[in-house]
Amino acid sequence: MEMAGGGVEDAYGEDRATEEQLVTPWSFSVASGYTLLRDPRHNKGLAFSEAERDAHYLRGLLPPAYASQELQEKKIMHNLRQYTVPLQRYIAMMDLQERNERLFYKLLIDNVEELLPVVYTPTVGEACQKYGSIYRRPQGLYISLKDKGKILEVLKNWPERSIQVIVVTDGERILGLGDLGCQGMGIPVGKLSLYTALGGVRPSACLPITIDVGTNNETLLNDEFYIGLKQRRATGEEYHELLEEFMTAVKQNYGEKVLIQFEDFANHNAFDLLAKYSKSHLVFNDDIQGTASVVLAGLLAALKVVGGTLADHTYLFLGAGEAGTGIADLIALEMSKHTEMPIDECRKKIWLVDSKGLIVESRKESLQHFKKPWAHDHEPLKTLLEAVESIKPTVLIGTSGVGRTFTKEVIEAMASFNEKPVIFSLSNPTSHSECTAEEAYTWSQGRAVFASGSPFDPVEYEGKVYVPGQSNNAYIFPGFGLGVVISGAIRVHDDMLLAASEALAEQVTEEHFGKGLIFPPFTNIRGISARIAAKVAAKAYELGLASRLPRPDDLVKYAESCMYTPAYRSYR
Ligand SMILES: O=C([O-])CC(=O)C(=O)O
Ligand SMILES: [Mg+2]
Repeated sequence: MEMAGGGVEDAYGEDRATEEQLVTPWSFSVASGYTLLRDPRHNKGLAFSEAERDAHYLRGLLPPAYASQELQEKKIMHNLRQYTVPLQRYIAMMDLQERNERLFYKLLIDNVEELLPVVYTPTVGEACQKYGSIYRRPQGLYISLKDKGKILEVLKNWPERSIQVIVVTDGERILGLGDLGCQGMGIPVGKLSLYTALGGVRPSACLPITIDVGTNNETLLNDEFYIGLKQRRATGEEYHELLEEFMTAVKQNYGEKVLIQFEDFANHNAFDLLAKYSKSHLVFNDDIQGTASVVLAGLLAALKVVGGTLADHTYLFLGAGEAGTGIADLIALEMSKHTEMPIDECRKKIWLVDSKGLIVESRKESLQHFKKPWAHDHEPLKTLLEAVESIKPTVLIGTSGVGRTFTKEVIEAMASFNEKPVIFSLSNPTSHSECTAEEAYTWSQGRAVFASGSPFDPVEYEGKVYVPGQSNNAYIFPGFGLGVVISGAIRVHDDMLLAASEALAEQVTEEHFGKGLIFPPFTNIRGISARIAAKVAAKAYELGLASRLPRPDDLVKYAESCMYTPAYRSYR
């Protein structure tokens, strides 16, 4: 939010003439001594110089040695590698974030391929399941049914005022793990750490939020360590009233230009919330739009390997929820832009299977609204295998949340009529992946163009090494969000998603294709994010949605110059 130049804007109500509004008496002071060492934002461990130790009352509070940030990084990486249990690594990383924020981000940025599976999928999934037991200190902001009528006050308890990105969940569909209630907090926390590490949004501008409306997870309701409300989920009016109060309070408190990312809501709320609030707020649903954008990028890149245009292919999805229909929509949109075929015609190239079988015309009446556009003319089919055999797709995409559903028969069928079958098994975490990388390559005799939502190690098959791509929205949302923030966009438009997809697909080089990769490695993700941000921002300007004026000439340079860097700062 813009600072109150001239004292006109007073979102916190501290300076206005009337006095009915309660204010939070925040005070800020310069940290020194013991307090400075315990302030994660400013702590530098043993990297305080002699002069800083003098000036900030640190003498004696630290051992005499000096250790540079690089040396600290080396030590912590060494320690982390000693842990064999992934959850121990997760806890160690969370402790580091609590203790020394810049070192945490330095580690994450410099070792992104190694640490992504720790702070993100798959380990973050396990962390959410056990969140109550491993809970040490609160992270993020909790808003529960108990706070009804007071959400604005709750927001004001958060110590930061200029928030640029909020990631919010209600915990009802955490990855493919289902309802984890309040313990879903691990997800917004993890997503926002990627906003900073991968997208360069400042940590202080990021706000993770969990809305606790109860949980229907019996295990958690009976768990003495559960951290949330022990009641069944509020639904209907009660749910929507709380969400409405939240959305209104966010806009009131942070203004129009805060990006609100919906994460891991259940299908029955996700589509409606997105449709409702995209008219009045800057909202983005990561599971619908972020996943769609990354998969479209993967497909655009895959076309260079398998040949043809988007419209030349036939797509079959297992799973018709947020990811499945979101991806299908974006493929159809891109197809229609490039062929001038009406969108309805484009949709006919895309088929979806849900838990009841192939989605067909005769089922239309009983389908949830987001599935209806995909009900095409076909005889009813019950299983995925039947659908594969009948539709003969060139591209098979799993978004069902259910593991091991791409069976040997399914993959072999794909490989029987495709020279290079495109197979994406996107469900998270790894245990819910529709198939493993090894299965995809082995069952297709090494011919599959494969990507997965959670990471798999390279696979050796008949003497050749295959490197699977990770088709995860983590490629998109950090750069997308950065583009939104730097352009001051006030709404998200589908064309901005297409711009992000195209920007990502452009980053895949001949060298990557040579290794069988259809996504660039994460090692270079900050450079990639800057390019995605630039294209997204350019689109926002083109659409008249950008408020940061004048438009910078070189948006890539501008995006890079805006990015947070984790190097320690010198203190006077
Ligand atoms: O978090 C991830 O890895 C991707 C994602 O959004 C999900 O699976 O819900
Ligand atoms: Mg998600």
